[in-house]
This record gives sequence, structure tokens and C-alpha cells, in this order.
Amino acid sequence: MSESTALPSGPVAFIGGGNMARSLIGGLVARGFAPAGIRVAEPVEALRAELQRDFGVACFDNAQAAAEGAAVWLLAVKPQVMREVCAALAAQARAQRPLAISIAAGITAGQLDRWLGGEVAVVRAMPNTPALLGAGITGLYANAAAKSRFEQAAGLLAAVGPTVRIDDEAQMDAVTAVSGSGPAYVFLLAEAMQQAGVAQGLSAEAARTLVQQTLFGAATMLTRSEEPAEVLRARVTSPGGTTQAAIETFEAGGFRALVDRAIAAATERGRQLSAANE
Ligand SMILES: NC(=O)C1=CN([C@@H]2O[C@H](COP(=O)(O)OP(=O)(O)OC[C@H]3O[C@@H](n4cnc5c(N)ncnc54)[C@H](OP(=O)(O)O)[C@@H]3O)[C@@H](O)[C@H]2O)C=CC1
Ligand SMILES: O=C(O)[C@@H]1CCC=N1
Repeated sequence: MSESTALPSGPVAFIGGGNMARSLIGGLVARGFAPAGIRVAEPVEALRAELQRDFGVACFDNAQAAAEGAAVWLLAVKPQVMREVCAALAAQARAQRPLAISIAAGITAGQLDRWLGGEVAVVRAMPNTPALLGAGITGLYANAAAKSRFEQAAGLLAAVGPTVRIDDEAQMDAVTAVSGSGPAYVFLLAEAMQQAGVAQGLSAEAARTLVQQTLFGAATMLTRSEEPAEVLRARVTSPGGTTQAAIETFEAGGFRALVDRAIAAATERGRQLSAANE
């Protein structure tokens, strides 16, 4: 895991100003990246207005205008529109020779290189939404043309959390399934715990506060402790106590197998997104 904070010196163009771009931009600006160095292409006027208002970044209604003059392009559109977005930028890619960082699930470096016209420095990055709070984690893979510019990409993403270098591109789908999508699994657990607490008689407000702080405390222990999750779990689980009753119920219900199937489904969906958008 790396924590480099060397940021690119020139402008960075975000192509797509949706949920994940907003988390990255917010995290970068909060950590001292000059808003004047961020240009965003986003077709939705309301999103452009919010990004301008909240972060002071320059927004454009088309990709070419935002990409103009930027040495780093951060492609943050959905996988399903990536091909047409790249095609619209191919002439500029030949002229500008940017570092193209894609955060799209599934779409491969080979596809991006081809769609952008060839011989393009491509880094695939898989961040997650806690980037907004500087608490993200990003997996990074660089194609051969981007090897010498890898630190530039790593520096940018490291501003919003640690980075993990991935050498085998095929593993990026597993990174996406574990940490890219991962925050949603934790939010699902939070929803379920809150509902269950209410079912046991707690007020909605009390259940929410108890769950929020429990997940925060447990995540803090996981990241600060030398001990693995199973040891931390064992310390909560008194023999014959309440935790054991719950854990046995989880195990009997196939909790681990269910998580395994869910992560496998997300990994497979990444592969499908690549094939379906070829
Ligand atoms: N959300 C997450 O937690 C994560 C997402 N990702 C990846 O990030 C990418 C974006 O996801 P997310 O932010 O959730 O999606 P969003 O739909 O919120 O954001 C994408 C934005 O791009 C806009 N857009 C569409 N076409 C263009 C274009 N030609 N030029 C510029 N912008 C365009 C969309 O507008 P419109 O709605 O009008 O189409 C939309 O506002 C995806 O590829 C996803 O796989 C990666 C890690 C985590
Ligand atoms: O759900 C998705 O496809 C994207 C990629 C990772 C998180 N969100």
C-alpha cells in the first residue's frame, strides 16, 4: 500500500461529473489541490452548477472543451458510454498525448487505448466513494505506455486515500468487486442492522446512532490494530454469550458463502461490462 502525495502539476480534466467524480474532486480540493487546476465535462447542468458552487472548479458541457490543455484526463463516465466518449477525444489524444486515467468498471486498458486512437498512456484506477473524506482506497493498473507516468496517477489518487498497485490487469475486476463496490455492502449491512434494531424495539434514531458508531468503531479497530479481523471478532464473542448467538445464526444461514457469491457476481459483472461494450 502506498501513500504518495505527489500531485500532477498541470490541469486535470474530469470527463464525467457524477457521483464518483464528485467524491474525487471533493477529496482533492479538501486536500489542497487547487480548484483552478480541475476542469470537468458534465452534460447535466444541475451537476455542473453544484460542482462549481461546492468546489470552485471550471465546468464544461462537453468533453473536448474540458480536456483541452489538460495533461491528465480522468475518465469518469459509465462503462456503457466510455467508447463514444473516447472516440470523441481521440483526435485530441493524438495531439495532446495525455495520461488517461479511467475509473470505469470492467473497461480494459486495451479497449481504452484502441478507442483513444492507440499508443496512449492508460492507467485503470478503481477508487471508492469514501475518497470524498480522504478515506478512499484505489487499485491502480498501468499499461506499458503509462509505466513512466504511473507515479503521476498514483499521486493524484493518493490524495484521497492509499493506493494499491495491481500488476495483473485481470485482477482489477476483483478490486472493483471488493473495494470499488465495497462501501455499498457496508451501507447495506447498516440498513439491515438498523431495521433489525427497530424490530427489537429501538427508536429509528437510536438504532441509527448505535449502528453508525459501531461500524465506525469497528472499522477504526480494523485499520489501527495489528490483529486480523478474526481475532478482533473473537474478543467480542464471549462463550455462550449474545455475540455467539448471532454469529452462529449468520454461519447457519450461509453468510460466508453468500458474501463469496456476491463478490464473484460483482467480479463477473466487471468482465461482462468489458465484453458488452466492445
Ligand atoms: N459510484 C462509485 O462508487 C464508483 C464508480 N466507479 C466508476 O465511475 C464511473 C462513473 O460512475 P458514477 O460516478 O457512479 O456514475 P454517474 O452516472 O453518477 O456519473 C457519470 C456522469 O457522466 C456523465 N456523462 C455521460 N456522458 C458524458 C460525456 N459524453 N461527457 C461527459 N460526461 C458524461 C453522466 O451524465 P448522464 O447522467 O446525463 O449520462 C453522469 O453525470 C463508472 O464508470 C463507474 O464504473 C468506480 C468506482 C466507484
Ligand atoms: O457499481 C458499479 O458498477 C460501480 C463500480 C464500483 C462501484 N460502483
